[in-house]
Amino acid sequence: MEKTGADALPLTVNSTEKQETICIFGTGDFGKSLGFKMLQCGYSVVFGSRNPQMSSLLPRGAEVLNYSEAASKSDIIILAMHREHYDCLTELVDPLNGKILVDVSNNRKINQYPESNAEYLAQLVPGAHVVKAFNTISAWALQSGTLDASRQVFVCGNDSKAKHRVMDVARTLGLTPLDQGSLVAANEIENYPLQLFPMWRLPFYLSSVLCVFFFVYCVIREVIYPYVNEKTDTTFRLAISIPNRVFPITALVLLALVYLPGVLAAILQLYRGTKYRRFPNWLDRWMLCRKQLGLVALGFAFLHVIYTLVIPIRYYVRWRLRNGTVTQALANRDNPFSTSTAWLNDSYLALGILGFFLFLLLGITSLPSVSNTVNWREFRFVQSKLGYLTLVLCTAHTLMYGGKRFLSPGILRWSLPSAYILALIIPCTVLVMKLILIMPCIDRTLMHIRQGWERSSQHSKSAMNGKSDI
Ligand SMILES: Cc1cc2nc3c(=O)[nH]c(=O)nc-3n(C[C@H](O)[C@H](O)[C@H](O)COP(=O)(O)OP(=O)(O)OC[C@H]3O[C@@H](n4cnc5c(N)ncnc54)[C@H](O)[C@@H]3O)c2cc1C
Ligand SMILES: NC(=O)C1=CN([C@@H]2O[C@H](COP(=O)(O)OP(=O)(O)OC[C@H]3O[C@@H](n4cnc5c(N)ncnc54)[C@H](OP(=O)(O)O)[C@@H]3O)[C@@H](O)[C@H]2O)C=CC1
Ligand code: HEM
Ligand SMILES: [Fe+3]
Repeated sequence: MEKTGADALPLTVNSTEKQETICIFGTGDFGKSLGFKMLQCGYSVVFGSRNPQMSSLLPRGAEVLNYSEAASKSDIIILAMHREHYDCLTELVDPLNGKILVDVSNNRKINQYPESNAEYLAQLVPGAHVVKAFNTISAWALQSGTLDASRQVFVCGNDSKAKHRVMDVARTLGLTPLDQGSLVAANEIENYPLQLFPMWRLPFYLSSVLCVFFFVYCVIREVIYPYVNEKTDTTFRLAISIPNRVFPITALVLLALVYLPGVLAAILQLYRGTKYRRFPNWLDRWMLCRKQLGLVALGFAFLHVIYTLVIPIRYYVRWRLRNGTVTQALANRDNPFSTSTAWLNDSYLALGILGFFLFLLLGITSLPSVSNTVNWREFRFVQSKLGYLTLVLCTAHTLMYGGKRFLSPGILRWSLPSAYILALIIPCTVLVMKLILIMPCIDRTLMHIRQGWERSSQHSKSAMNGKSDI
């Protein structure tokens, strides 16, 4: 970071315009990065520091003064220091009077203090206009310029003029300010960067649970069972064979779980006869993380494809092939070509390949650069219609893979069926429910409901109550 800081050069500024001066208190990582970016964008920067002489490696072109001198140079003062050190500002109440104080701080834990840092600052320096901003931008992102994912700056404050000046600064830095209202919102803004992938949490837990369950299930069936019954060691299956069951099964179940909430929502709307009532919280949350669920599923499908690619070069597979041929030759047995088996085999592979292709297409259209180029109808078409087609193809791939063995009793081990049979339960249920929902009579009612029609006035009354409950 220091390297880039030393290289910093203000870009050419329109010389007829007077440069606006911004003051930054604190010469730590964030202060330096922000100062560097501001100089680049044409501002004059004055740093306020406890030890102006000691401060080194600051961006070239910036001035360093003590706190009160620095404060006198600008109306806008950005506090690039931790909340724990805000108490030193109490000595500066006079120089800070009437200034815009920008609080950029984050905490280490959610709700670490009873009040938000910005509100605490407003209490410490009552004469200043406190604005919360920039806390979601990292020092690293400011310097490296890779801000694509985190351009948004949440801004809040009680003084609207002050807030708008800070929003203008954010815009000049190439960021996207989002007005979040008064300082009361600061608490939420401060908690935001502390949440670790909130939308990814449910998909992550779900996929972990599915992987662990199916892994243990397959180990029981394919490693422990042969050991107990035939004393054979099949532990080598732990490396490829079993993962290549667990990963596609997880992908298939997760894909079905992407489309299950839509079906449940439709059933709920049909049952209630109105769309004007909120879904239960768990369904709402589930619907909101479908994208993440789908992308995790795609990841597992990818793993399955890679594992499948190595099947022909596996020692075990080549050994079985060679051994089968030799045994057959020694026994002088014939192994006639079975057209039906060839069909079954090629079909399940073709279905898998097509399913994977559509799966990828769903993933590609969810990239912002792609989804921005299609309108919402096109996007819904791909996500909903092609999404169901993906589920159909992947489910058919698995059903065909089971093929003739599907329901033969020989497949049971300790009464446990093959893992893929369990994996098919949720996808088949979703597809059957969807099939019922798209029957013309039901589909028509659902369409009406979604266009705002309600089954009875009693329902609309309860709907109003439902809404006022929220
Ligand atoms: C690889 C991959 C990537 C994905 N990427 C994305 C993504 O980028 N973005 C994304 O959103 N999803 C994404 N998904 C998830 C999924 O494809 C979408 O959520 C998809 O739209 C779900 O289709 P659906 O038909 O089940 O749901 P929807 O078409 O959303 O319908 C579900 C329910 O919503 C309600 N509803 C729909 N329309 C209305 C209406 N007009 N009025 C009232 N209620 C209505 C109904 O209750 C309906 O039953 C992805 C999935 C995968 C596998
Ligand atoms: N680093 C990041 O990516 C981000 C940081 N932030 C927030 O920005 C603020 C600053 O973070 P960061 O720059 O990383 O922190 P640093 O620890 O690197 O810098 C903090 C600075 O605060 C000043 N300071 C004032 N009083 C004291 C004191 N009593 N003891 C120690 N330092 C003091 C110091 O400057 P001096 O020596 O000049 O007085 C010091 O350099 C924090 O509130 C943080 O939450 C927000 C978003 C991202
Ligand atoms: C390029 C695409 C694909 C190819 C070539 C392919 C190939 C295969 C093969 C060879 C098997 C048998 C594995 C074995 O013998 O152990 C298999 C099984 C399976 N595949 Fe695929 N597949 C593809 C895509 C998919 C996709 C997209 C899904 C769904 C998300 C999927 C789900 C499954 C499932 C659930 C099984 C059964 C796992 C088991 O119990 O053994 N496949 N696939
Ligand atoms: Fe650094």
